[in-house]
Amino acid sequence: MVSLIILQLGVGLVAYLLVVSIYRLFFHPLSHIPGPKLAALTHGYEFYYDVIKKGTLIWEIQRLHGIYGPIIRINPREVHILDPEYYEEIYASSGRRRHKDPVFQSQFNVMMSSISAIEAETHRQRRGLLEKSFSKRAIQNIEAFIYTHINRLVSRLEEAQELREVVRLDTAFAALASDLIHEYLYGINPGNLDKEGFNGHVRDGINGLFHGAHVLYFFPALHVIMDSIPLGIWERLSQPVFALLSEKRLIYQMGVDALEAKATRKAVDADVLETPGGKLIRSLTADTVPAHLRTPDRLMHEGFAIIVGAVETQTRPLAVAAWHIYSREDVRCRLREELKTIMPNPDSKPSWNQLEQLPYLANVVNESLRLATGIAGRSPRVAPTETLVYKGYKIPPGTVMSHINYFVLMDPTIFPKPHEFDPDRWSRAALKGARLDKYLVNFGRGSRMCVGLNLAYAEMFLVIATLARKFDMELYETPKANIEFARDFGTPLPESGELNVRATVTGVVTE
Ligand code: HEM
Repeated sequence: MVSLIILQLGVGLVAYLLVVSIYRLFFHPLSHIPGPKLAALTHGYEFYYDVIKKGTLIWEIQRLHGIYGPIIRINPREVHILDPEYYEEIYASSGRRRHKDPVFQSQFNVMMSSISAIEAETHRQRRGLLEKSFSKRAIQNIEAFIYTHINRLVSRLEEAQELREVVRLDTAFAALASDLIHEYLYGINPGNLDKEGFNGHVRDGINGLFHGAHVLYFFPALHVIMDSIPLGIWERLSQPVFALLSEKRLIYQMGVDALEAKATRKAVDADVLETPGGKLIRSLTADTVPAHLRTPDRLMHEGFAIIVGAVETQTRPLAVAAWHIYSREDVRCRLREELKTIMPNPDSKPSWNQLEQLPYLANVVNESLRLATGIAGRSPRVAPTETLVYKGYKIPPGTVMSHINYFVLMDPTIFPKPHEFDPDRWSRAALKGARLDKYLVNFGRGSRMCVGLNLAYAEMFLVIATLARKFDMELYETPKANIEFARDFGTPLPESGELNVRATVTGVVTE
């Protein structure tokens, strides 16, 4: 009897798989899109490259484009297009609605944040609460605040020179970005820059999420399991999960504290309201914000998304810039000479606006961003009502579509010898009337492009100018492989280990 039931179940399963397979291959709305049959049949294709072969689907997608052309079906429900000129069709601006894919978003477990909002309308409402705090004017107004954090970094580098210590620059940049965004968001500076080793494990929680991102994409229910197991047990079982959950609980608590403080506060002085510390949480909890967006869970989701969005993304281009500046004397000398024109002494504090006018510095910033990539993998969009057409292929409404940023940033027809750090390529192109910045897609494009872009640029300009003007450094046991993109774990990772740039401070410039 039991064996008969098993047999019937087995036959049922085989029949089901057969029907699904026939549908996906011959009747699915994407059945006309080129690509390997196996990828059209099953998500197992993706699983193999991203989970088993650890973040390498990106290279498989590149290989498949070489065989099948610029439009391919990379899984049963998603189309990937490799064409920089089509990028802004996928990542369109607000005139054309772009949803996100719930399956893709669930891996991050911050569904109440702006970045994870599925419908375009929900997104617009949540993003609207962030935009004012990240406008160009708002960031220009907090330059002195940004410099107070950079000053801590400068002091630590001066100490390192006196003690002849080796410094982990990437960790130092992560500490800077983390202190800054925590204080801007919650008014609390965790002081990572002052701690030993720049409190290197500040990134463990976020990196834990990145390392688990592919597995969580396939098994989002793991978040529920993770959340239901007490923290003390995780401390013994897995340090990355422990760090991730601890960070989230801390952020939750800071949201709760902000709501309580607001409820008990009678009146707040206007100058307190103007201080950068806690500016974001004040706007996220203001009376004008609809009540359903002021709950502790929602604040935790937004806060965590902002912190994840602001730390590793910022660390990598700074580390890439430092690696090139301190391994290329020609770059360092030109940069310093140019900086001297507006920084008469090494401690001058030029504004972001002044720094932006320096052409070579601007080229170094662009080239560092380009080679750093930003978000490593795909960030799909869905056009809910529009039928898109690419080279005669119809992409029906509701289709999940993506274009990986790295492929635009490294396109040899736009950026010849794309792996080379060549700041002058930006001015050479400008002289010919070409606009390379159109292809600098690190921050995405359209209605959902990075809301923290101005903060990111201000940090890039201010930090690079400060370091290049004031410090001489020598890289310490840091081959180029340490900054290269070999695996996609949400953030680009090298072939083995993490991003890792170490240096010794060999001199502090005094004039
Ligand atoms: C160089 C540094 C950075 C890079 C390369 C970068 C890249 C990106 C990209 C590609 C997106 C779009 C994601 C998507 O398509 O789903 C994004 C969104 C976002 N980024 Fe950044 N980012 C950087 C720095 C920052 C900083 C400093 C913040 C600080 C708050 C930030 C906060 C956000 C947020 C909140 C979103 C979601 C925007 C929305 O919901 O519309 N990012 N970022």
